[in-house]
Amino acid sequence: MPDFDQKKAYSEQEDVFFDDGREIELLHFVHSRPNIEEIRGSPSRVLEAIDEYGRTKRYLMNVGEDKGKIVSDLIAEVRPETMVELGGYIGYSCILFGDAVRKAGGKRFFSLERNPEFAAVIMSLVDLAGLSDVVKVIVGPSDVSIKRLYSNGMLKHIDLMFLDHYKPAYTTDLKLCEHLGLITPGSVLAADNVIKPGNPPYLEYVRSSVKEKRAAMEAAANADGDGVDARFADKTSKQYAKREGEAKLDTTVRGNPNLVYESKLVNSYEPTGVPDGVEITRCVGEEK
Ligand SMILES: C[S@@+](CC[C@H](N)C(=O)[O-])C[C@H]1O[C@@H](n2cnc3c(N)ncnc32)[C@H](O)[C@@H]1O
Repeated sequence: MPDFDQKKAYSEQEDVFFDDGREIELLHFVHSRPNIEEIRGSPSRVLEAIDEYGRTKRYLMNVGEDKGKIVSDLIAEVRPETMVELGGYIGYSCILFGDAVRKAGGKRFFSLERNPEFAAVIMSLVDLAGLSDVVKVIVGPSDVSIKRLYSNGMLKHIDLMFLDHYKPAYTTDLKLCEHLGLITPGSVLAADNVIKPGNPPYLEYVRSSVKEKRAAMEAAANADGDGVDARFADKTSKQYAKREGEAKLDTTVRGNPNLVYESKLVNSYEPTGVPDGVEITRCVGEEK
């Protein structure tokens, strides 16, 4: 892994690091750039302007350039017709990956974002970048949006999925997609933040054999509670509690333990330079 280039480091992550007005401030920042007319219609220039804000103003919880390249390279290899991201924030990954999907000949990039204010920022920056033909922003909790997109026929299969939302929901949302038949052999998953803050339940799931997943499913059959694995620190499991209330995950969706995954960690860096990693998981078969 190449060293992190400190010149491009974002400002440090504060105790309160989102949902404090900075997302709207970012829009004003981007639109007041002297080269706004060159930014218009250019995904890479919109990303440059967002990065400039993150470096010179305040931290933004974006995937960033280094981890972003891992997923952009994956898009060029997989050439997904349909890609879904869970958690869009202000649209950095959406613009980077939506552009890559379009360049790879893909048709649709769905960005699922729960917070309506953030979703409005994504839509505004996606429009500025000229990506509205490929990108569709869906406002609401990911599980509700996945079910609706499936039942109204807008989402029939997921070729590539980027997981970057509420950390305890990575596993429950993946199981929901498996259950609906959206993830099948050939589907690929890229999960952010598996080192910082980490996601032990998700890594355990995608790295398990079919036999282990079947056994775990039987053992969990009668589990109740809020569905939030105790291995998550409060800081992570309560990250959105102020705005959204306490999380309650649906653990009754059992997924499809018969899917065979091959999974590996790719080490990289947060945009601040803090080490992190992306877990790349390929669905390579299904055992009957
Ligand atoms: C780390 S940020 C996403 C960053 C973005 N992917 C990027 O790299 O530019 C996480 C986002 O997930 C959203 N989120 C959290 N829980 C969610 C849920 N259940 N459904 C949809 N979005 C959710 C948050 O509002 C936040 O904007």
